[in-house]
Order: sequence, then C-alpha cells, then structure tokens
Amino acid sequence: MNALFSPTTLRDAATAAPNALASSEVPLLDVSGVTVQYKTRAHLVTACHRVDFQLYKGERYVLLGPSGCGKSSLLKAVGGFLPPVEGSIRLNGQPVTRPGPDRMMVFQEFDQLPPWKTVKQNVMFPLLASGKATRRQAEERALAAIATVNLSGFADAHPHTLSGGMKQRVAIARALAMEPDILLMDEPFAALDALTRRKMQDELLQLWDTLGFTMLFVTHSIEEALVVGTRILVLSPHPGRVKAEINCHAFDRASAGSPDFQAVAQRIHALLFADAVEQPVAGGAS
Ligand SMILES: Nc1ncnc2c1ncn2[C@@H]1O[C@H](COP(=O)(O)OP(=O)(O)OP(=O)(O)O)[C@@H](O)[C@H]1O
Repeated sequence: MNALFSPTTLRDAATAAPNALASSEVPLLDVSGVTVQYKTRAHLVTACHRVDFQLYKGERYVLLGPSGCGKSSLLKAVGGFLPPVEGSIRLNGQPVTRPGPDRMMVFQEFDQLPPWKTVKQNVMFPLLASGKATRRQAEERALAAIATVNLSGFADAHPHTLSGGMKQRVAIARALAMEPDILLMDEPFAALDALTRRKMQDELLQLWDTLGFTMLFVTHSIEEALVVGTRILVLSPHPGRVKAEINCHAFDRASAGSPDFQAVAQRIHALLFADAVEQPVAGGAS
C-alpha cells in the first residue's frame, strides 16, 4: 500500500497538513512573472500577463477570475502543457518544462475518463503508465483510493453507468492515487447541479482533512473559492493580471452565510470588476 493511502499516514496527515503549512518557508510552487499567450493564424492572444504567486505545501490555493481571464491557461502552464512566453514556474525549486506525475489534473469535463475502462482500470492507468507501480501495487492503491471517495461498490463499473458527481470522484481518486506534489483542479465541479456541487466541495475538504494534499483550484465562483480555498488569487478580466491575494483560512461551509463571509465576497466582487490593483492582503475575516 502506498504512503498516502496507508492507515498510518491517514492519521498523521490529518494533523500534519496545517503544521506543514505554518512551518513551510520555501514555496512548493513558485510562479514568477508568468505570461501565457496563444498564437493563432490571425491573432496573438494573451491569456494572462505577468502573474506571480507562491503556493506552500498543504495549501488549498484558488485562482479566481471571470471567464476568459486565463485561469485554465495558467493551470495548464503549471501542468507543463503550455510553456509561458515570459516568466518562470518552479516546483520544488526545479523549472517546470513538461507534464509530470508530480502534477495531476482533474478537469471539468465528465468525459475525462476513458469509457472502455472500468473505474478501477481508470484509477490504475496513470500508476501503470508512469511506471510508479507494478500491476499488483497499482490495483491495491487504486482500490484504496476508490474507497476514500466512497466508490468501493463501483470499482468494476464503467464510467457511463455513473452520475456526474461519481465520475468526478473517480477523477479525483485517479489523481490522488498518484500522490502528486500538487493536485491541479480546473473547475472540477462547474458542470454539476448546485446541490451536488456543494456536496463535492464538502467531500473534497474532508479528503484534504484526511490526506493533507496540496491543491491549486480554478473557479469563477466567489463562494466556491471562499469555501474551498485557504488563499485566493484574484485575477482581472482578460488578460488576467493579479488584482489581489486574499487569505480565507477563516471560512468554511458553516460560515458561508455569515456577515464576515459576505463582506469578503462583496470585496472580491468589487475587485474583480474594479480598475484598481490591491496589494496582497491577509485576514479574510477583517
Ligand atoms: N487554444 C487556444 N487558442 C487560442 N486562444 C485560446 C486558446 N485557449 C484559450 N484561449 C484564449 O485565452 C484566453 C484565456 O482562456 P482560458 O480558458 O485560460 O480562460 P479561463 O479564465 O480559464 O476561462 P473560463 O473560466 O471560461 O474557462 C481567452 O481569451 C481564450 O479565448
């Protein structure tokens, strides 16, 4: 059984995550002055412009901004799928130059799971393809990961027989089974109905409490950012530039309707559509 899914680590990680966050000095991920562009035949599109942020081990860091501000492009650059035209991206001090098993992505689309593979085969696939595990180890790790997302009864099911939420849980299990340094999540719950979306946010937070992973999460929902994140990078409309960084450790599902939560949500809303750029700030509940 792997470290992430061994019972001992589950206990240790529950207390380790906040401590790791508090004691980390060197960023796990350092994004510095990153500009991402697309060249088409007719146009040069700047997706995001000179974006800086640092992410520390155990954080739940959110990229928040309106549609088209370059959140997905930034995430793809961190994933190593899209080289920046300017700036640098470092993971554990090493430049990111290509995709790797240390950064696993979960996408919005339900069709991210090959339909001809069962749930178990889907979760085993990256473990085998990356050479991280033998077939026996991969099966063991896959079943453990599937159990953490409460899908043990569906290990032999095919994706088309699952609901949207269940498919997203499989995608999360597949990513976590790889024990990546960072889990990259590109609006993973945006295509779900409102109730399922809330449920999935809560399940993700429970998983984080148990396993203590590090996550970079993209959304354009202010409420989702405040509930899911520990810090939020607010990006301007297209092309995305950093507007502010908000510390939102203080918030969770229970505080979602509170005056403090609403005040920060209002502030972010104003920021998203204001011309001014705020200096990074701490204390979301202020
Ligand atoms: N493959 C591509 N070729 C050309 N332009 C692209 C490509 N992908 C994205 N863009 C452009 O880059 C900009 C940023 O797109 P991106 O998808 O990163 O934004 P986003 O903030 O993730 O948006 P959304 O929230 O709608 O997913 C947009 O103007 C988009 O049209």
